[in-house]
Amino acid sequence: MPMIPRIRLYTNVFVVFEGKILLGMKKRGVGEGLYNGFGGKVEPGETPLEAAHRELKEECGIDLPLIHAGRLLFLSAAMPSWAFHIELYRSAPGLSTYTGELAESDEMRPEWFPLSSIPYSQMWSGDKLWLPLVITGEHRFLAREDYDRETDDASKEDSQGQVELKRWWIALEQDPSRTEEKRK
Ligand SMILES: Nc1nc2c([nH]c(=O)n2[C@H]2C[C@H](O)[C@@H](COP(=O)(O)OP(=O)(O)OP(=O)(O)O)O2)c(=O)[nH]1
Repeated sequence: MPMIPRIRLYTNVFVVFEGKILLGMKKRGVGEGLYNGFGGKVEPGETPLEAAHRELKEECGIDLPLIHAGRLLFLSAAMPSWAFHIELYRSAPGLSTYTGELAESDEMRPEWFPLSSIPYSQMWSGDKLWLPLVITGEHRFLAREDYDRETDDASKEDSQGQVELKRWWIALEQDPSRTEEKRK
C-alpha cells in the first residue's frame, strides 16, 4: 500500500490596502529568506480563522477583519510524509486601517509593497499563480501544487534534495454571495 501522508494545517494572511500589500520577510524556519503573508500552524482547539488572527498579531503586531480568500493544498517530495493544507485569508475589502502597531518580530520583518511590484522572485514559486486572486478577492479558490525533485536522476540530486513546482491547478469557487454567478 502506498504511504498516505498526514495533513499539516497552516494559515497565511495577506493584508491588502488600496494599491499596496503587506508582506513579511521570513527570518527563520520554513520559507526563510522569502517574502510571505503572515501565518503558521493551527493549534489544537483553534479554528483556522482564530489562528490567522493570532499569527498576524504575533508575527507583525496588528489585527484587522479578515475574509477567507482560498485554500492551498500542496505536496513536496522533500517532505513526503506530509500533505500541506493552507487556509488563505486577506484583509476585508475597503479597509485602510488596523489595530495595534506594525512591528518586526523574531520571525518576520514586515514591509509594504506597491501592488505593481510584488517580489514574486523572492516568494514561494506557486504564489504568483494565485496571489492575484487573493488581491482582487472576487472569488475564493482551491489551488493544488506538487513540488517534486528538480531531476529524476537521483545521482544528480544535491544534498538539500531541492524541489521545484512541477504540477499545479487552480479552480474558482462558485460563491453567489461574493459575485454574481456568471457561468451557468
Ligand atoms: N504563501 C505560501 N505560504 C506557504 C507555502 N508553503 C508554506 O508552508 N507556507 C506558509 C504556511 C505558514 O504560514 C508558513 C510556515 O509557517 P511557520 O514556519 O510559521 O510554521 P511553524 O511551524 O513555525 O508555525 P508557528 O510556530 O508559527 O505556529 O509558510 C507556500 O507555498 N506559499
